[in-house]
Amino acid sequence: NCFVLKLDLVTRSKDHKWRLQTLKFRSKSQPDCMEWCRLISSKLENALCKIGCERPQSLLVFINPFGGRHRAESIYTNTVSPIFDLANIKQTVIVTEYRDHAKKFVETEDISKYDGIVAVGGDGMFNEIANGLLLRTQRENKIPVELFNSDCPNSYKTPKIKLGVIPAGSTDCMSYVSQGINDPETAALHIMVGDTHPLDLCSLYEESGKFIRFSFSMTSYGYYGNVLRKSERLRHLGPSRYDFAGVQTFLKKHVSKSEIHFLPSSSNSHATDTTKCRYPCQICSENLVTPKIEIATLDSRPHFTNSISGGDVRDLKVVRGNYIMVNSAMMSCACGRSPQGLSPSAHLADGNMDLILVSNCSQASFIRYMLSHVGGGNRFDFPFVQVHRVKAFKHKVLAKPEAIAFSRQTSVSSSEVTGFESSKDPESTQTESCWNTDGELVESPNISVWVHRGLINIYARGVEN
Ligand SMILES: Nc1ncnc2c1ncn2[C@@H]1O[C@H](COP(=O)(O)OP(=O)(O)OP(=O)(O)O)[C@@H](O)[C@H]1O
Repeated sequence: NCFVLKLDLVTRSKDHKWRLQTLKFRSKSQPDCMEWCRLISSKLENALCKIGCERPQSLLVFINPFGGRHRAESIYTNTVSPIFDLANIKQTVIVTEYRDHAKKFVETEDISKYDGIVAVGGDGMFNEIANGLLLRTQRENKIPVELFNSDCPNSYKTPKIKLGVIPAGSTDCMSYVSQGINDPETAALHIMVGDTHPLDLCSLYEESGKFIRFSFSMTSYGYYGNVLRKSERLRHLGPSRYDFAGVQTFLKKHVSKSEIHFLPSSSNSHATDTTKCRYPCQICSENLVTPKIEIATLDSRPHFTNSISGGDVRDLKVVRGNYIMVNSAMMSCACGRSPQGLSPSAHLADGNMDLILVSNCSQASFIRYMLSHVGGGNRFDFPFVQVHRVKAFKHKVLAKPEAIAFSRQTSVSSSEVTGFESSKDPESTQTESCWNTDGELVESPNISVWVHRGLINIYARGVEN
């Protein structure tokens, strides 16, 4: 008679992939096998505890059957569920039947028995679940969210439940940025070992102060907004819809005359830094406790009057210009199409976002700028691109653009109007664009955006070197 002790290990493979490996030990004694099993299990739990990992015991899983290449269900059944079963993780699985199904469920049903919620889909699914969970948490803690609250613009409550994503979407930015790859097995293993990392989110408000949604990656007006609008009509093409919509949008250039108010970050880091957010990231773990918010009522501009952690209304900057894109990146926004992302040195949890203003330029220059995202070039080294690391910003489309005298000055100082020369480009159109926030459309052009540091916790550790 021979008894076998089976040990399943997580090993690192190349390109940030994690793989499961099985070792088998044979013994003639069953009690020996049992004792080894007990010892290894308890050592393992202690080791995981020490590095801040807590294995989930019960997960709520939402599968979007229509995300990406429509393979979410098979990915879950063939790759993910067997890994969770190995770790004795109980799974409640819901295949979504309509847009916002997961959000509604998370907002209204009893989810207290779950340690984590997992989206099997793309960034849109993750955003939906994060929004549902955050709205529920604020409601349970009596924190107003529906209208911008000038008394606590930055004090939303962090949910106890962690969120994970199994990449099965078109872009899968969340997986790329938090794990370095969009690989379902790797993502399942990060969840299984109970990895954890805080994640900054931002909240978006209409001009009236009405809450729109929370967002975790990119919020972009102009080019990317128009690409999303077009791509939604081409969903039947799968992930390649973004390429078609991208070319169509490029051919019909949109330039908006906008005014942007922003509160610069007080951190020493900058969007042009060469250091990146890598595990273990010191910048993300520095002073993670949310600093106290001070209220200043120096200014009467609606819902942009408050000083926020480390910033003050006196630091408020104002820029005006003709922009092809106004982008804000909460994270690098790396993905398969852009391995370094929109802002390569942005962090997962430093309490800042990078505001990238792409002024009107020739189409050849715009192509060069876009191509810099595909390769490793410096995407901020263009005279028509400005980047600021900020805590909040407000965007307003100017009603009478011709009334503004634009200068060529590019530096900004408090309440100073600067920008690029007014465009006389006949190709540019002045119809209103829209926002693309985590792949979701927001039609109101005039919005304000605030960062909330480490507002949720995710099953990830950041990209390993
Ligand atoms: N059953 C469903 N029918 C229609 N839409 C759905 C359904 N389930 C979820 N959705 C919506 O589909 C949208 C897109 O889903 P998802 O993010 O999973 O895929 P994707 O857009 O292909 O990928 P990515 O967001 O990474 O580009 C989400 O906003 C989600 O709200």
